Amino acid sequence: MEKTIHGIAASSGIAIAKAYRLETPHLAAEKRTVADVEAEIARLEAAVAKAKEELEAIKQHALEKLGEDKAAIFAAHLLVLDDPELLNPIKEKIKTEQVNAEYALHETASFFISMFEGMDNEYMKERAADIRDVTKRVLAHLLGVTISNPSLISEEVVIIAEDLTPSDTAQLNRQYVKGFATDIGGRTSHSAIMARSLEIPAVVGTKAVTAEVQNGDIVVVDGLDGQVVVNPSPELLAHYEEKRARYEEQKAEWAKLVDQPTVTADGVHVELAANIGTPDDVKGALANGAEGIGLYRTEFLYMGRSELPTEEEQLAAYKTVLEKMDGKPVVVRTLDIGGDKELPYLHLPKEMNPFLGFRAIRLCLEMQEMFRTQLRALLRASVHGNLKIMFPMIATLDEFRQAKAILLEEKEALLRQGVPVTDGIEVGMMVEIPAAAVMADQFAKEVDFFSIGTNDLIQYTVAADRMNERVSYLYQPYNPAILRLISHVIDAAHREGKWVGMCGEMAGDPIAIPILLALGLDEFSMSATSILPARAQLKQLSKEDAARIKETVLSLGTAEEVVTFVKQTFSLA
Ligand SMILES: C=C(OP(=O)(O)O)C(=O)O
Ligand SMILES: [Mg+2]
Repeated sequence: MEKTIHGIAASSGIAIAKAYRLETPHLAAEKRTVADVEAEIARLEAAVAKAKEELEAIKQHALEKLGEDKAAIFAAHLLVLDDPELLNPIKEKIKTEQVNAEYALHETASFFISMFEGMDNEYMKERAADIRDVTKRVLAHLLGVTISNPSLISEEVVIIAEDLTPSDTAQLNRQYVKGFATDIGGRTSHSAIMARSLEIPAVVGTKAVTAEVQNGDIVVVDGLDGQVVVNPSPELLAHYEEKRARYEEQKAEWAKLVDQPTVTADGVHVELAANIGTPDDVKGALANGAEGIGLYRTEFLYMGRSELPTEEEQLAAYKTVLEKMDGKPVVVRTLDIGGDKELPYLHLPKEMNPFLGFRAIRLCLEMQEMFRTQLRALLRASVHGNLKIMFPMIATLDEFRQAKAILLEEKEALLRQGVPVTDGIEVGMMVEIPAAAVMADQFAKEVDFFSIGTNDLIQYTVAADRMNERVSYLYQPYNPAILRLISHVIDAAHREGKWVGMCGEMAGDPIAIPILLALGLDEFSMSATSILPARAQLKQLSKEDAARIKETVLSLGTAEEVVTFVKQTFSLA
């Protein structure tokens, strides 16, 4: 019978195929008393060793098929299996309670999983998912059960699962797997991110898809509107086939814009750049027509490992990005760790308010050796392309001056040693703290450019944690307070002849784009897959027409009024 299930649109597109249920075998971890605890510990160690072997193989597969950043997930899993803080308590439990390895593993892992999941922190929630994934693998080896292996699928299917673990997703073959739908997960869960980078339509967080779908059912995954339709009637199937065709047509239209500059209907050029996290992301950025990299989040170089990356390792990464971008601008942001982005090996004390705490430039100005290493790697990489450097989370002029002075010191030192460094590298800052936005006129005299980080600027302006669902109603990009700050920053920069970009999520939002054009934004930096739709939209807009709405938009009272006004003025759905 036809049924529609609602979920979260995690990756665009429409998939129609037979359902393939990815079964999670029941891995019972019943408690047993054991006489020989040493033999039990040996069983645990053997199972861990087998799991490691398997993970090495999956990591290699991911490296070849999906790239380094996806393989890093399995490197993180391997780290979990090497972590004495997880393994020792399991062994202790076996010894002191004389229990079987399965039970000790399950109990200990559950403790850590619920602890990490209970934290209001996306990074720690992901660590919980890692531990769950790894535990399942070890448990299967202890029980002699084979866990599913989606890489064996050999016909076109839509995968239906409670959740897709990172190891499941990394094994998906795009040729056969047309889409997937899961019971749990959100837009920023690993599986959703993987689906977007594989460009497989996906709907997550449906709560009910495994209960409602049987193997062989015909399933539509509508990754545009976040819906899953099971056994559609012929009429509904025809509707979705048409919707899929329209979307494919639209994609083909967008694809034509890949090598074109971004020019508005009245001939004004704005720059559309991509946000990237790793050198592997450059491929997707270029394939989607990025005119530059507007934000390279260097934190990922520091994550999923147990110590700081060396200067040489960093140099290699920065050089790769600059070379691949072949002279196009690349804005590299210096380390922005802290807040939601943790580095366990720095052993920083827990904070009451991590988003208001010791993070980003604050941490770099204090941990100067780490900061200087990154700056040297960047300066040395500068000769390989068009590098621009920006500092995150600048609150005061003094911080910007200090960071820039350290950069210049390192530059002078390198030049004295005869190491070539490009002259006149642009040095800018993120505007993501309201104090910096308000003082933009002062900053504009000293920076080469601004990049507005709305993800943080919004949360700090309305005082609503960007990760907290209970206050998410306050997280309003179109709140006139935010628009006035953005407008003030752009005007202040332009008065000093400086350019302004935006690298927060807002830059790729179809409702925000006409407003940002009206306010005079010069560069829009977004996730790669948003670039072509944004270019298509900007080609239809006239900057002169848009500029006429500036005053009206800034005089409105609420976010709702702004949205209604912009939708009406620009005929947006
Ligand atoms: C781009 C931003 O930085 P991040 O999302 O990495 O904090 C921002 O705050 O808008
Ligand atoms: Mg930020």
